[in-house]
Amino acid sequence: MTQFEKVFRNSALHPKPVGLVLQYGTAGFRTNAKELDHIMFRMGLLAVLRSKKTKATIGVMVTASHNPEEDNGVKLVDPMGEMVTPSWEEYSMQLANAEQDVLLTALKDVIEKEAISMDQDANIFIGKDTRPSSEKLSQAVSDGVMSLGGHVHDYGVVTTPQLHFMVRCQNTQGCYGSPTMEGYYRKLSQAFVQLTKHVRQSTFHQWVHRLTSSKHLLVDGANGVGALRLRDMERFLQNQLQISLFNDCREGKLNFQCGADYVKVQQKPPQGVEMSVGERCCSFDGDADRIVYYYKDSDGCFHLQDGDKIATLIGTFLKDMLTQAGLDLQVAVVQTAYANGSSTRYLEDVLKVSWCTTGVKHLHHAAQEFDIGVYFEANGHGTVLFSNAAVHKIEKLAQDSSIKNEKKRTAAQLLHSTINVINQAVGDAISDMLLVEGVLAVQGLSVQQWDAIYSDLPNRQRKIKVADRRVITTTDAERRVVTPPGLQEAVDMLVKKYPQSRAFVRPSGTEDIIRVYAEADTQENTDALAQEVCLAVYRLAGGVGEEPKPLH
Ligand SMILES: CC(=O)N[C@H]1[C@@H](OP(=O)(O)O)O[C@H](CO)[C@@H](O)[C@@H]1O
Ligand SMILES: [Mg+2]
Repeated sequence: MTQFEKVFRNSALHPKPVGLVLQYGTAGFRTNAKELDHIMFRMGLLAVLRSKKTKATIGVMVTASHNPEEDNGVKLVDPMGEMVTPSWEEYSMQLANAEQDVLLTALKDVIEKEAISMDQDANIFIGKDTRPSSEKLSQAVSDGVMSLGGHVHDYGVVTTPQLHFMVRCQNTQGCYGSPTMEGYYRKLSQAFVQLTKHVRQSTFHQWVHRLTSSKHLLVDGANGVGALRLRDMERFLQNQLQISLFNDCREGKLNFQCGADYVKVQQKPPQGVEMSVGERCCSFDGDADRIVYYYKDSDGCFHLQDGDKIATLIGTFLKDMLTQAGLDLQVAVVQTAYANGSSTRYLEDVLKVSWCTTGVKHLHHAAQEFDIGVYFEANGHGTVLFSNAAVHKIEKLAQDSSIKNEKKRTAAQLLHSTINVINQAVGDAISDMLLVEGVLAVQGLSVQQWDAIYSDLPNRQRKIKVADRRVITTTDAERRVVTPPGLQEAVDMLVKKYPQSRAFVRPSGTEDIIRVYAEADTQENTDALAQEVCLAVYRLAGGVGEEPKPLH
């Protein structure tokens, strides 16, 4: 039987419902798990082609992140552990949406367009989250891979960033780390222990009290894979961090009233976490590629430390360490329009701030432009990228035993440990958590002191339904509207009415809606501005249904 006959025969075991059309969105295919069996099989096929084309190992992750438990999804991971290149998103849609009888034609079309040599070997790493549907769906991916002659390494239940890490390790011949679970835990935890050891050596007397009290962290695992894998990692951390894990999959439903998305959107603590006043807490999302921090003050007020606060903490730390080490490397923080205006104002005074459109793949790409690029979405998805030249300079300095200046030597070693604690392939809740914990410990900062670096401006996000969201087009990293005519002028007029205000409008890339964002000096003004902008969108961009009403 030829390879294509095998694909044809096996694809019948994963039939596509006639007429079903799905999009490869910002985060891959994502919908109710019942609609995904054929998509999984076909993504297995596409992963084989991508592997043959790049002559490298490719990853396939089965997850729907923060979506409800009944959903699922799939995304492909490119050789360096990054999201698959956009031109292949097109191919994935061609394959996913081809009716059964033309699947082989669609497959051969990709092979021809990309001039793929079918003699080349193909290696695919597969991972999945804890959803009940993930087991069967990841099996469908394997079936697709093997039907086209590819080799599968199934990592089982892993976080999304762990799979990205494995792919990057495998394709860099071990330079980045070892492509095993133990390799992941060892690399990150050793770097974390190194980071925090410096605290003990350099500032022991000053911080000993704070350290003993600040080693404790409450983690909300969203009842997802992050909780399971964090448990596995604990024994590698040598008691440098004491974790109390909640929503750890023992009871509770995945992402239900818990997890990073719930905490960020609701601006309140997750269910199931027992927080005391001033205790540091964080929440992962369902596949552990996002993290937010928070605490409760003595008045019982909830304080959220989102992606902007994390980026600020890390960006300013790196900048300080580079100055102390005497290294001339540029640190930039990449933000989207959703970054709180206070964070931008604060950061612009200390380092370079760059803007890009919503979506991690855009941020990742933009951050690659700098020696050190810190990127975070406000919702907690982000990481830090170091250019090869920056890694080389830092490593050289950290290993230079002739440096007599202790401050300089320590700064170089801290920077070196920082590089290793970070998962540069993709935003990673576990790695970001260790980084934040390390930076707080090194700087001797409590969660309240970190929070006080700047105060967030009150902000509001709203959603508006319109007949066709494509009528709104934007420019300047989505901060200004181009069409429909008159809308930007209307927003400009409204913004002038309120102090310290800002507002923008953009079509969502993941939902069939327009998003409105507003911020101003008070929550009352913010809500009034958001309401007026919603009305302008409704009137000028073809709103459907009832006119938007004030929230309160
Ligand atoms: C305002 C907001 O949170 N937007 C989210 C959301 O994108 P939209 O294009 O706004 O729907 O989903 C993306 C994928 O998960 C995420 O990267 C992004 O931050
Ligand atoms: Mg996620």
